[in-house]
Amino acid sequence: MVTTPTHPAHPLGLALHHIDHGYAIGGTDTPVLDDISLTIAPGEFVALLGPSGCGKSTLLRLIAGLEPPRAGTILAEGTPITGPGPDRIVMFQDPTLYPWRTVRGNVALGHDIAGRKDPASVDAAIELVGLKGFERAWPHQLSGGMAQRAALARALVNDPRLLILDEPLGKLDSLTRLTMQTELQRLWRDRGFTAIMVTHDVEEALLLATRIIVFSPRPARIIGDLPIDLPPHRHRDDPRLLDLRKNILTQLGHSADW
Ligand SMILES: Nc1ncnc2c1ncn2[C@@H]1O[C@H](COP(=O)(O)OP(=O)(O)OP(=O)(O)O)[C@@H](O)[C@H]1O
Repeated sequence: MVTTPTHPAHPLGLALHHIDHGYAIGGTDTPVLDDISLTIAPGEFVALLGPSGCGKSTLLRLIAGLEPPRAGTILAEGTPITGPGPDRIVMFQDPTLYPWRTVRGNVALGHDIAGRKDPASVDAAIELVGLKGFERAWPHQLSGGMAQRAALARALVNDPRLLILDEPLGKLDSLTRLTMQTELQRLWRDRGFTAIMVTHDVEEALLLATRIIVFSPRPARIIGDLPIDLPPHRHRDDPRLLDLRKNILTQLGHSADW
């Protein structure tokens, strides 16, 4: 039986008020985010969809506190985000495991940095993502999906209140991706964190999210905000999902005729 590593965290709610951001690229000021206002309730699973380069990852970095917005405020439970925090954990497309640490060493990283001794929760997180038996494996001995599972365990063992996912399944083959989608949804339900995920895959967003935000081309503005009011274990061929898919693709300027 799989045990939950530690107590489920209280999911974090967010409020973004009039966020503007941009960069100087080649000497030219390039606006990237244009007046983004968004409230995310604790426990939501929000997917961000938009054209390549519109500013989705930039928005995630601001929420993670990796850089401040040029204008506007981001509040986590009413408190401005001024930097990274242990309650907000980012998972990237690349699992970025340390090659000199075993699976166990990688998963325990956050604990080691914090001086926390809690081997049982490290073991439980490894079991939770289906890597029991691979604790002593090195990153180069893992498949892409296993490495991403290890990164997921590393995130979960730190009890995130908000999991920030930047195309976490983007590099996986389609079958592994399907398995990981199911795992991610199960973990989100069981652990009760808030999730914000950038994905390029409309179907993935429809299968996992409780809400989908659609962005315009850069500078990103919110052009769609769709609640996905369907229970988990959704079926790809559910006519309600197909309608939503068509709607989203139209908003993104694509034909949905296939
Ligand atoms: N650190 C940076 N310095 C300068 N420009 C940046 C930086 N990070 C992002 N940009 C620019 O900001 C814009 C938005 O990039 P971002 O990565 O947020 O887009 P995205 O929507 O996540 O793209 P994709 O879907 O292709 O991953 C791009 O024009 C990019 O060149």
